[in-house]
Amino acid sequence: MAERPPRRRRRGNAVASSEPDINYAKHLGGPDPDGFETCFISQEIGDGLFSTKEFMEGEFLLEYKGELLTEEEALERDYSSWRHHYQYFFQWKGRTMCIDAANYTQSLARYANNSRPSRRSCNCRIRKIEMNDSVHLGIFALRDIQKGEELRYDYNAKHTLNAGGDRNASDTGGVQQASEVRGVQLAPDFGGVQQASDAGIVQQVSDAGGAQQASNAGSVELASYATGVQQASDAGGVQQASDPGIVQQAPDAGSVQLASDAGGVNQASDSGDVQQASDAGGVYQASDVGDVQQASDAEGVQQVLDAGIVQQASDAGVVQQVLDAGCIYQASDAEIVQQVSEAGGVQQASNAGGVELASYATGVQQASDAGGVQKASDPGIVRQAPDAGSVQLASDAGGVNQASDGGDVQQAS
Ligand SMILES: C[S@@+](CC[C@H](N)C(=O)[O-])C[C@H]1O[C@@H](n2cnc3c(N)ncnc32)[C@H](O)[C@@H]1O
Repeated sequence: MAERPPRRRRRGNAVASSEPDINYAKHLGGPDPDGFETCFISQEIGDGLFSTKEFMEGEFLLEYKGELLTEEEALERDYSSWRHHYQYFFQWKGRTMCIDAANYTQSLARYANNSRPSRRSCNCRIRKIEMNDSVHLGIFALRDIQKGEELRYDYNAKHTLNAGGDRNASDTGGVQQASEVRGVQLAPDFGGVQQASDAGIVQQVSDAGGAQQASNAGSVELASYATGVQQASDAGGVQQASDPGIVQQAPDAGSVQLASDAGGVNQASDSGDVQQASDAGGVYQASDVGDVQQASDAEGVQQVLDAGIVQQASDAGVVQQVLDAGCIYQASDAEIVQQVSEAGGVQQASNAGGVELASYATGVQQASDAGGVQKASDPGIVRQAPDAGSVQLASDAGGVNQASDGGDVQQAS
């Protein structure tokens, strides 16, 4: 773990809004420092910014370079809608100002994506740096950052949203009690709603953030804080959804009921019946999810395919590339699970720690506090294994019953 940086005395007159004793002048205006690279993530998100070395909590990372504009100047710009994606709005000296990075294609900071709604993906923050009666924006590490992490900060939708671009809302059906849409109109803090057509009956939608190309949304009732909804079509009957975060390309989502804080759901298709999902974090590329019931705080779930029946999953941490998971029941606090494939029937797994590259884990029951399990394949039927310590390179483990406090098991085959 990297050490915290020593606090330094202020040498210049550049100050960040809440840490006035650090000199930032040397960071501003010059070329970007080493330690970062951009990488394509997906068609929907586009590129992202990644670290190529470790950074310490509080460390200055990059300047968000661009043109400093007033709010009026920024909104006047006749960009196609995507170019507004690089405008960051903030308050300065009692006015709304904007740093517009649209023309700064070589500046790395503009490739940092939004952490919202997943709280766990947020590892940076953006802050004002005042210098020589002007203002800059800097991206700072919110915690220690490891090499290879994607860098994300909370865009703070109310500042970054803008009304520009298209304002062609037509056939919105019955929109009731929506006001102040900034750009599109009559929705409270609706952000940038663009090209919404045939939205059916939308009632009491508030703080919808940037909804783009929503068509045939069916009956949406009581949706609030729906930031960043893009290309949602044929969403069926969505009722009482609050804070669904960023939903992209969700066609045929079936019946979603009582979903709250669903985080960033990207490319969800045919998700069947989702009931009572709350705080699901960032779910990416979930397809054919079957029946998801009572999932809460699932945070960063990526590339979940054919998950079968998931019931009562809570605090699943960061789950990546789960394939053919079969039936997962009552999984809680699973932390970091990567590349789990064909997991069969996983029941009552809790506090699984860092599980990486586990495949064919059929029939895992009542595993708790499994510690760091890496590269386990074909472990057969594992029952009631609490506190299994660090298991590495275990393959074809057969039937393990009632193993407790297993310490360090390495290369068991
Ligand atoms: C400042 S740019 C970030 C870099 C961008 N991904 C790119 O390829 O240039 C902001 C835009 O990236 C996309 N974006 C950022 N955060 C996202 C997220 N959490 N989920 C999906 N798209 C996101 C949105 O299109 C947003 O308007």
